[in-house]
Amino acid sequence: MNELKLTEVKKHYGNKSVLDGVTVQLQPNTIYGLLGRNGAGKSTLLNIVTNRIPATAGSVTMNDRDVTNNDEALQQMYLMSEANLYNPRLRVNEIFKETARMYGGFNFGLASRLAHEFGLNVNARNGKLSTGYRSIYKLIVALCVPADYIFLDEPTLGLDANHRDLFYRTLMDTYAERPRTFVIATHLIEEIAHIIERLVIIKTGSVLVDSSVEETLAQSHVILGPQAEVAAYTAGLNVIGEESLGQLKVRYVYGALDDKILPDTVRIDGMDLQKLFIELTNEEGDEHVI
Ligand SMILES: Nc1ncnc2c1ncn2[C@@H]1O[C@H](COP(=O)(O)OP(=O)(O)OP(=O)(O)O)[C@@H](O)[C@H]1O
Repeated sequence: MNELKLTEVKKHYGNKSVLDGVTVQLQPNTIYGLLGRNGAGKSTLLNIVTNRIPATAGSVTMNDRDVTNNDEALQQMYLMSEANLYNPRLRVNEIFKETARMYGGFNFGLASRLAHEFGLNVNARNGKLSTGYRSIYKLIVALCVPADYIFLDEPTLGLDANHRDLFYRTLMDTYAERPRTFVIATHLIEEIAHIIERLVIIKTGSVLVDSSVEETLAQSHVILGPQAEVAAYTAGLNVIGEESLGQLKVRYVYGALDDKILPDTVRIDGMDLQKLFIELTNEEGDEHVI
């Protein structure tokens, strides 16, 4: 399996730094969630990895070879994004054939089944499709293309709840049949929480978290109890946010808890990914150690 590595990737637009040294090794056959607030640099990163835009510095390598203008490596990657790369006059079935030609293969049987399930007319012209159906044909391409790395930038844009559900189920089915790496950039954290295995969170152009979902959740705690006890218990821990509920205090902790004895009045719960993401990327509640 091909190894894809990003090393110290930077991107500047004029004086503005969008990516500030991103180093990530994407593991084979793994479903990633790529999370970040608006403008964090997710799309920029995916466009650099797939050679659509150049990095200002750093490298992206597949099997230790730079991917820039490396057709062999680029054939192993497919980026589905809002950008409309195909001629608006092309019909959907022509796009499937064009993709097969570019990638040296395509699962036409699956594409035809999915088009039927999603209610997509494969004879319709690209330029005449609604936003939702444009996302749908691109998703079908992403699921049927024989590449090892599939990048999905806001894949469910414009899809109704039924179609989003169908997409996630189909993704899991095709992943079970033919494992490969998916990197899903999205703001719909709750929807992908149950399918992703690893998590990359970007904040202002840098990687804040690169870990398995399991490890990340094991490090994410909600500490709840009376103000003074919670403050004493969390002193020295990595508190990433807090809230007060009358006499009660909630502190969100990301990282190891120490060996202090937990008072009877204080409770520790787990935190879900969405809450963790909000607290980690909140501007006011930035990471701080008390
Ligand atoms: N061509 C460009 N010229 C100048 N600035 C750009 C260009 N493309 C992106 N940017 C800026 O780079 C930053 C990161 O944008 P990017 O689209 O990568 O973020 P994102 O994390 O995908 O955001 P969102 O979740 O809102 O889609 C933004 O501030 C954006 O305005």
